[in-house]
Amino acid sequence: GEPSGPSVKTPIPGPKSKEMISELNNIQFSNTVIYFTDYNKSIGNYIVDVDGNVLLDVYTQISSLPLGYNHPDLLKVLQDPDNQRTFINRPSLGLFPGQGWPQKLTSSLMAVAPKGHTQVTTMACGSCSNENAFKAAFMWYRNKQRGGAPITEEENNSCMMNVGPGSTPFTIMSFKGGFHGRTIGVLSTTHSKAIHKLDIPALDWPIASFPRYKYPLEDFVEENKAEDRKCLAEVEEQFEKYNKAGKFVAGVVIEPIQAEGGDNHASPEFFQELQRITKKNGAALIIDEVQTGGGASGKYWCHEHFHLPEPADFVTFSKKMLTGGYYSLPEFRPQQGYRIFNTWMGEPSKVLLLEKVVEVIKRDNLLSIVQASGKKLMDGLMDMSKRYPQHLKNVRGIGTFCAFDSSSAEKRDEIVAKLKEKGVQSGGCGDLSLRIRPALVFQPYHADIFLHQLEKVLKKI
Ligand SMILES: Cc1ncc(COP(=O)(O)O)c(CNc2csc(C(=O)O)c2)c1O
Repeated sequence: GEPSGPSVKTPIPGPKSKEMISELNNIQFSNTVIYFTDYNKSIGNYIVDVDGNVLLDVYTQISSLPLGYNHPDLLKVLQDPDNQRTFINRPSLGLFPGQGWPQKLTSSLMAVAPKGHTQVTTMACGSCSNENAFKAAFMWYRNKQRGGAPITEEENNSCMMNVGPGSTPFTIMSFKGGFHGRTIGVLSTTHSKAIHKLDIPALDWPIASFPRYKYPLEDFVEENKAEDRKCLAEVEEQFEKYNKAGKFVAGVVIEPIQAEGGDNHASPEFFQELQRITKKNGAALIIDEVQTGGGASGKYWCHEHFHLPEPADFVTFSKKMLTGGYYSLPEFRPQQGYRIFNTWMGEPSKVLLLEKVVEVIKRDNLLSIVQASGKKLMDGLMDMSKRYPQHLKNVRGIGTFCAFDSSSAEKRDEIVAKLKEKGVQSGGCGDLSLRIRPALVFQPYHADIFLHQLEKVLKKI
C-alpha cells in the first residue's frame, strides 16, 4: 500500500542520484534529470527516489501515468503467459498483427472512443500521432481537390524532388501558446518555448491567437467573450490569407486546454464556433488530447466538456492512454496502403495495459474520484488565492487538470522547488504557472496533503 505521506531525508537530488546522473552524463546529455527514481519502491501516488525520499507525485511523469506507480492490476497483466508473448514479440502491426488484435483495440481504445468515432490508428507518442493526423488531413484535402481524378505521373515524379504539384503547399493552422510535439512537422505548430524551436527550420503555416482570459471568470464575462471574438476573427483572417495565397489550410490543430503554453483555457462557445469556422473553410478540426485526454478532466476526453455540435475530425492521444494514436472520422481513412504507416504502428503491449486501465477506471469509478479530488483542489486553491494573492492567482482547472499563476517565473520556480523539499513533486508550465497533473487514483485526501504542503510554502516565501 501507499505511504501515509511524503518523507524527505536528503537534499533532492540526493547523493545516489547525483552519482547516477554523472554516470549517465558519460553516455548522454543528462542535465534535465530531476532525480533517479526507485521504480520498485514507488507506489500509487508516491514516487520514491534512489535516496529513499518519498514524494507525493502531482506531476506523474509529465501527466502520463494513469494509475500512478506499480498498480497491482497492471502488474497482473505481466504475469499472464499469453501476454508475455505480446511483450516479447513486438509486431509490425501494419503487416503481421497478432490474433485477437481487433478485440484488444475494441476493448481498450474503442471502449473509450469520443462520441461518433469508430476508427482508431495507433502510434508511438504524441508527436508522431499529431504528425500522422496532419498527413491524413493533407491526403483528404488533396483528394477533395481531385474530385475523383486519378493521380498523375507529374504528381508522382515531382513529389520525389519535394516540388509541386505532387508535394502540396498545404498548411495546418495552430495557435500561439500551443504545443503539439517536437518532430519537425508538428514543431511548426508548437509555440510554447523558444528553446524547443531554436535552430530548426519552420514551415510558413498560419498561427492564430488562443484566448487569454481574465480571472475570476465570473468577474470578466464580457471581456472574456470579447477575447473569444477577437481570436475567432484572427482564425477567419488566417484562413482567408493562406487560402487566397494557395497555401490551403487543410487542418486546424488545438488543445482543449493549452498545457505547455501555461494551462490556457478557452470557453465551450469558443470551440463550438471554431468548429463552425473550420468546417465552413473545408478544413479538418484536429483536437490534441495528448495531455488533457485519458480522464484527468473528469471526463475521458476534455473536449467532451465543450458539447461540440459534431464529432471532431481527429482526436489525438498519448501519455495517460499509454499508447499514442488518433481517432478519425471514416472520410479520413487513407485511400491506399503504406501512406499512414511505419514499422511498428504503436505497441500491443501498451494496449494490453490500457485495456486494464480502462477496466480499472470503470470498476473503481475513477472519473468521479477525479471530479471529487478536482473540486477539493479548486476550492483549496481558490481559498489560498484570497489569502496569498501575491503568490497565487488565476486559479483554473477542470477535474484535477488544475493550475495557478505566481507573480513571476522565479517565484513559480521557488514554489516548485520548496514543494519538492517538502515532498511534493509538481511542475511548472508557461511563464508563470504551476500545473497539477495527478494520477486518476489521486483521492481527496491526497489533495489535502498537497494543499497543506503548498500552504506551508506560501507562508514562508
Ligand atoms: C498537448 C501535447 N501534444 C503533443 C505532445 C507531444 O507528445 P510527445 O511527443 O512528447 O509524446 C505533448 C507532450 N507534452 C510535453 C510536455 S513537456 C514536453 C517536452 O517535450 O518538453 C512535452 C503535449 O502536451
